[in-house]
Amino acid sequence: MPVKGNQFKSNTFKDESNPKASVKGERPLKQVKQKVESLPLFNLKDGRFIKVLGLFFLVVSVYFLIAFTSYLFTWQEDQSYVLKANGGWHNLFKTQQELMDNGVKNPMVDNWLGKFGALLSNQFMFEWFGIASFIFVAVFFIIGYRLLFKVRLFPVNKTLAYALFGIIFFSIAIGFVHGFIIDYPHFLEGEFGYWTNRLLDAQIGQAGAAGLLIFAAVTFLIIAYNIDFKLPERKKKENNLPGFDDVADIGEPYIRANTSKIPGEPETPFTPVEWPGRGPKLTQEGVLPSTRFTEPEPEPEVVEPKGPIFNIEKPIHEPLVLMPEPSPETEIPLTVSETRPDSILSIEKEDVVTANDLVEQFGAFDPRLDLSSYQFPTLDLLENYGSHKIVVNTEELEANKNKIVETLNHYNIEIDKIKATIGPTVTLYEIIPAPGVRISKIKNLEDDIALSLAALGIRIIAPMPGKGTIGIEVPNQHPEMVSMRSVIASEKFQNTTMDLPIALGKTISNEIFIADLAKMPHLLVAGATGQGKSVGINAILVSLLYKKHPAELKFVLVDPKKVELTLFRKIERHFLAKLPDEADAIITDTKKVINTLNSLCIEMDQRYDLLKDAQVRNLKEYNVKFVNRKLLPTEGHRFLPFIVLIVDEFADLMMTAGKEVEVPIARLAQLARAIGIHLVIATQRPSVNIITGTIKANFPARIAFRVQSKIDSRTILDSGGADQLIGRGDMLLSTGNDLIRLQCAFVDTPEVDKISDFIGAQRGYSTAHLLPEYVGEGAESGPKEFDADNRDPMFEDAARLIVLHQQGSTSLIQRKLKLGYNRAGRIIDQLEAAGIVGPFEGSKAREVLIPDDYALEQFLSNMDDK
Ligand SMILES: Nc1ncnc2c1ncn2[C@@H]1O[C@H](COP(=O)(O)OP(=O)(O)OP(=O)(O)O)[C@@H](O)[C@H]1O
Repeated sequence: MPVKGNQFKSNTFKDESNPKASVKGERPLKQVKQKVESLPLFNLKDGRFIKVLGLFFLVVSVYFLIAFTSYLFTWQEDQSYVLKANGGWHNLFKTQQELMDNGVKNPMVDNWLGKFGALLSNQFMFEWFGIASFIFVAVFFIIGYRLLFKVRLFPVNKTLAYALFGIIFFSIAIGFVHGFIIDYPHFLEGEFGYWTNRLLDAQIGQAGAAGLLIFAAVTFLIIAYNIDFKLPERKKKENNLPGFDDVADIGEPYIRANTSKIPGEPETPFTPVEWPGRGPKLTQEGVLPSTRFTEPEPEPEVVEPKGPIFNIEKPIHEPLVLMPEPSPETEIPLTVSETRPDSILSIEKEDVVTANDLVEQFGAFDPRLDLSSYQFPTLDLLENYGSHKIVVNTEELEANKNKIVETLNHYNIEIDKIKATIGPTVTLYEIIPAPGVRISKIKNLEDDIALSLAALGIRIIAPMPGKGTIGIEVPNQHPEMVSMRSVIASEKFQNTTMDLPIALGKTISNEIFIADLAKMPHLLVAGATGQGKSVGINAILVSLLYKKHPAELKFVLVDPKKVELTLFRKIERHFLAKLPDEADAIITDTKKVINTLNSLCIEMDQRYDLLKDAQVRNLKEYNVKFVNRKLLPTEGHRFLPFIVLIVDEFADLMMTAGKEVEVPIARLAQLARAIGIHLVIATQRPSVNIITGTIKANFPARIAFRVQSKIDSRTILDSGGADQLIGRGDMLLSTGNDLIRLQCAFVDTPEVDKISDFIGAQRGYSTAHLLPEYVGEGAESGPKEFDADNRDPMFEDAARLIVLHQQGSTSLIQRKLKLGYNRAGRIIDQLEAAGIVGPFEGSKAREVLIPDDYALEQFLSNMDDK
């Protein structure tokens, strides 16, 4: 099933009005609402407007059809009414008496659609294009159908171009015939056809006009159908020309024709060779393959219409049943140099044409189409916490400022200026010290300032990065809660173009902070218990759920505590991924976590293979190519959703499984960024044996909620500060260079529950997204015995493929032989046991132990003999 229900539909006019926007909002929402909801009827991209327009076109097409058809029968009766001389369109609003006075013999029109129908048909058929006007009916119908049902009967551009040509051509052609037939109603060609013919007749005569019409018709056929004027019999005839041997063998014409000399004939009769079929393929050197391979079944790819381009780059050893050996004295080098560039050129063109044609025919691939009715969660599922007003009064600000100045003065530190920025939980006082004051001196006074302000959670940033100031963060007496709703509703979030936007909360200058997980590309979250870690994880999940369609994102949820992520169980068939034979999509068991992590590594390897095959560098480019149908499902390609692995309580896993968990996590963290697998790992215990050097090195983005000690803070962030936080979602985000203090957005469990319910109640996929199967080490250990009798029927094919490509990869077998991953995995194990490929080498393909086809054929026949 190459394009799964995506063949006939296109998403160009998909209703993009976002359900998220349909929420009655509070003040911060206003702007968003205005943007999304304003004038829905007249917003061109609004689905409803498009549908109404589609319906209108359909009605018009039916109206034209009835009016025109009626005109064919009633034109004579209505002639006096519609005639320009008798008033034409002005007659539409005239009374019968007025009409009679104007000379209209029959004031009652007979057209089935009344006066308007009669006038309209007369205009189109009599005054304009004659019966070619019926083409308008088809055009309006195609456009209307496309807009209303989103089904493309014909590409609109083509329809318009062909229709324009058809109307002009038929009108003139019918007018031309009119010249020979006297008794012929004028409306058949219309005024346009009639006058154009008169003009052509006067300028180039009837013969000229006929020639012009034929030329136009043939040009049209060439442009529309690319008809070929190559005479297929030509080659055969050439063989019979004097100078050719009349005893040409099968296959030999290619060679003989080349060596024969016909005066004035270019020596390239190689061109007529049928490349796109099952015919012989040139090997890389351009030499015809030898007769040695006599596989009855050609490989499927060979017959692909655009196949030959692959055949040039990767000669396939089994393309035909019987090919003659080229005779040694033929001038093959000449043939090759003339043939190959041509072939490559024409084939590349074909390749592009195929993708474009597919897009023309079926529209771009729409990954969302399977769940096209999916509704994004609405804003009203989220609660509105807090007042959104900052409640730091001037007295508090003034008092704090005075205390800071006082304390610093006490230590003989002079200040030039002080400035306050109020955030949701803390206020930042920026100080410009007098010249000559040492920064370290202020830094050392952290505790003293805290004491004098009688406040916890004071953090001193000296100097402020990028500013020539020193920052002192002082907690507000009445911290403001940042609700998830206010962040999600923000214009910044609604309009973001990030791949994986996560709304983390607000900065201390009260700005919404959104980060792109795809760029991070992984995130480590740490913090002592009760400081807001789970809320943080929920905020990440919720932001992604509000922005991504189930087709574009899958979560792998690991929850050793068994309680934190259970709420997401309901969205299993929409957003979760799991191992094929797993009952539960949320993984709580350590052993299963190990299998899942290894399975993700396999998925990663497969994705890298796919990327390599598609010659792209990352998931985004790959998906763009896939959507544009340049990568075909028949060749093993698929739309790749982002996968976000979330591990709540990583410490637990490290304690029980250690290296078994660390190794795949580190591998994924190192390699998975390009192929859209992103990790979010949370831990309560930020000790060095849990956040190891390897893990840390691969997680440049880290979030620290409040921790117990400076050491813990250093373990997470490589600097202090997290120990000075005030808890309840107060956090520091380190992105490698910067350290940003944020107030995490708050989302409560009932809200998460409602969101999961909202999504879970909608139609989902039949199962969770299935990850590749991973067979744990315990299951198959020890050297594998090879049992030649029990080998897979595709064993030999797979062996040939592997040897031909010199690449021992399961996914190569899977793609080329169109097998499931498990079977391909079994075959590769058998190939290993037989000694054709080496052992598993992690991310690298296995080593191929047999150098070429010849050695392989011998190896296989020896195996059969045994
Ligand atoms: N962003 C926030 N804004 C306001 N309050 C918060 C925020 N995050 C957490 N809190 C408060 O802190 C409490 C504990 O948060 P949370 O459950 O996320 O802690 P935790 O670090 O996950 O704890 P544990 O590790 O024990 O699960 C919440 O119930 C809530 O009252």
